[in-house]
Amino acid sequence: MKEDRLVRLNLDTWTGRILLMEEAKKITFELTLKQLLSIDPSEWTENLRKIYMRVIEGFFCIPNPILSITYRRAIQARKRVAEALSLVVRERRMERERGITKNDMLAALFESDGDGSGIGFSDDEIVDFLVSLLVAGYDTTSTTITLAVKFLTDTPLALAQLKQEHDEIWAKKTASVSLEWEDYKSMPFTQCVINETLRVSNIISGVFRRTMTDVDIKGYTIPKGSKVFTSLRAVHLDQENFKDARVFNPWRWQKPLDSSNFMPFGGGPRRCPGHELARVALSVFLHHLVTRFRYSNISTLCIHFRYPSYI
Ligand code: HEM
Repeated sequence: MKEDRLVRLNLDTWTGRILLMEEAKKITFELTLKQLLSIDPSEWTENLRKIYMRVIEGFFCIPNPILSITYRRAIQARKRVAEALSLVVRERRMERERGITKNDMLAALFESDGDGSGIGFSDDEIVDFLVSLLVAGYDTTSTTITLAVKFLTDTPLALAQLKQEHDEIWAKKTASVSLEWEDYKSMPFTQCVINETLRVSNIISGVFRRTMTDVDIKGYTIPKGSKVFTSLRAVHLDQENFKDARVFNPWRWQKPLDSSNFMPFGGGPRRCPGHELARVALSVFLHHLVTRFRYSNISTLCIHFRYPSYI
């Protein structure tokens, strides 16, 4: 698995004290670039990430270029990221014309017929899509990685059980053999930990939808055409759906649960297309963390989130 090598490379550089959230962001960015464009980590990718972080900062400020310097910087950074990606896309198109193909998202976008007109996507459309994918997968996955480690650190029994699962996988391998898809599929308790992290911490607190017809719900009618915010967090933290809903309890996932009460990746045709990539990144990261490191939390700081909360 590509993810395995990249996570290993990153964790190999860890010595002494690390800032987990920062490391998780770096890993997530590298994994996403690898999936999208087959680009390996380098000075170029790290520089791109630094520019890109300014784009992300722009999401959390007043969206007005006159009032906010952060917003102005974000717009400039977005342009620079798009320019860098445009060069990659152009080069890859030329390679493709010479018969060189790769197995990644960009190759799939080149092959795609777009809207079915037979024309396919233009380079600008592809770049725009790539920037959106980088945004969608970056803070979500890296925050979930960080929170999973936090919950595990606070729940030693869960950490011990997770470690046992990964030690068993590790015992079947030598240090140089990477994780395979079958290994990923044999991590049932890890998936319980991931589900529970997503449920309790719920990075995306909800999704917007527009009603296509009048909707009757609990004695109220939401008229056709209304914009509705559906709070995933409200469902995930409802005591009626999950006993002791605010407690991190990965074992609850060992019994079948009503899947309609669990939608960390949204639902329907707009469901998050990166859900499996996020799960793989988390699983591979946790595997290497618990098999190769012993760690303790040396920070007493609270985690403060930049995200607005809807409930
Ligand atoms: C833990 C990590 C992640 C979480 C919790 C998450 C969650 C979500 C949620 C709730 C939505 C809205 C879905 C809906 O409207 O029904 C969404 C959409 C989306 N996500 Fe993720 N996501 C994660 C990781 C990723 C990754 C790694 C990628 C790709 C690299 C990605 C790409 C997208 C895209 C492109 C959309 C928009 C889909 C559309 O509107 O059709 N996400 N995600």
